[in-house]
Amino acid sequence: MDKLLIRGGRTLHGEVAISGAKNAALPELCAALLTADPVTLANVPRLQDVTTMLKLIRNMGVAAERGDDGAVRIDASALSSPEAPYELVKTMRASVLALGPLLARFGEATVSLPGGCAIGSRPVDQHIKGLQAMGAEIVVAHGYMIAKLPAGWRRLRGARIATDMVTVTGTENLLMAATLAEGETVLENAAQEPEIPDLAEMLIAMGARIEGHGTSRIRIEGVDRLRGCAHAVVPDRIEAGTFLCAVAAAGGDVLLRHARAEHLDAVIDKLREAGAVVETVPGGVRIRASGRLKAQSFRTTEYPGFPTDMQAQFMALNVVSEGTSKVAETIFENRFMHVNELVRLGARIAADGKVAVVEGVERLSGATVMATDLRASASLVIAGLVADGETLVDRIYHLDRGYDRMEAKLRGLGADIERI
Ligand SMILES: CC(=O)N[C@H]1[C@@H](OP(=O)(O)OP(=O)(O)OC[C@H]2O[C@@H](n3ccc(=O)[nH]c3=O)[C@H](O)[C@@H]2O)O[C@H](CO)[C@@H](O)[C@@H]1O
Ligand SMILES: C=C(OP(=O)(O)O)C(=O)O
Repeated sequence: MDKLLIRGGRTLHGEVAISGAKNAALPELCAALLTADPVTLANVPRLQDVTTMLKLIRNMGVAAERGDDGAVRIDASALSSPEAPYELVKTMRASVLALGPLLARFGEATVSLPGGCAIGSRPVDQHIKGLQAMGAEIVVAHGYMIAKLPAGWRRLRGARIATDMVTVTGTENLLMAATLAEGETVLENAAQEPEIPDLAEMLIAMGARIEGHGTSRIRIEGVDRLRGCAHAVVPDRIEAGTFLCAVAAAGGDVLLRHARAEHLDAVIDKLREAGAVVETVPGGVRIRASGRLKAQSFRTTEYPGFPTDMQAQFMALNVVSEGTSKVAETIFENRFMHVNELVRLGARIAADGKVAVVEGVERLSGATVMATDLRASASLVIAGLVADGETLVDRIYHLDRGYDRMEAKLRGLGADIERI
């Protein structure tokens, strides 16, 4: 099993190219199932979840290849089996994003329930509730959601759907399903994360009629069929935020090419308050930092608030900053798995329920630590970059699920990091 060996203490300098967003590429690969025409997706990141999603759609009979130019071409004209089996879903919850498109185009779908994961129980009841409001008949049996249209129906029917909470993949599933439904769908309490307007723009390029994406109320007027399109995946705000925190913690001067500052307001505000210099420059975002920064308290909330997917990485920065900070996680019930591993590196953190209190320390000391989930892994890498001596991060398959060659990118900035 691969591990990362980091020798801490180097500052970071130079330029790094931010890849396409995992959380946009995954729904967009599923959106390609809505049409029998070819779809070309550019800027698809090279990471394990994308590999799993390609496997999942190929398993349905879809042709999906990455060309020499890096773009992924998908042809779902011969899709023969609208199913997502447990073996693939269990390694990647985002597989549930196949449910809406399959049901909308084929009138049937069988998708494994994803179950919980390291960060929380993560039910999909709102996806089911929304599709049922559009007329789908869904039974849960043997661990699968088995969905079909009522007898005699050709298409889902538009509905007004208010989800009980803001859900990102729930909004995406219902948005995709609604594009081919009969009549109008209104999604109230919709998620506003930048990956949603990016998906909506792709669907519009396919001929969908959508308004209000990027707000909490999305209106979709269903159409008979969608056509193929070419779309470029939006740059990954979480990868960019992770590199910003790495430079803020380790010190240095780095240009993040393709990073979109407007998608990272909450994180950048906190970095500036901490004492880093963060500027929007042509083609990206530049960060400069030196010495110990000032610790910052924050609470995670839905976009445009502070993203839960940045909580662990910013906590790693707080661990070595001056002062005491309070970090509240409000989205997932169990997203402090990195705390005990950071403590093994010398961090002072007391976590109780949804709140962790971090008392900044001057130094961390390298040790062997274990990655427990995707962003927890990234926080351990950041801590390793500043710790004295060697840090060995074990179980980095979690990191590989969502980062495109992270250690190579860090090495390019001067970090002493290798995969062993
Ligand atoms: C592939 C992808 O885009 N993943 C992101 C997506 O996950 P995901 O879409 O799974 O997260 P949600 O936005 O759905 O979850 C928000 C909250 O709602 C709850 N909930 C959600 C749906 C549902 O049917 N019932 C329910 O109770 C969840 O358990 C959680 O407490 O948004 C999260 C929140 O920004 C991010 O951390 C993930 O990186
Ligand atoms: C939690 C995440 O991903 P997923 O929803 O795919 O588990 C993440 O990207 O941080």
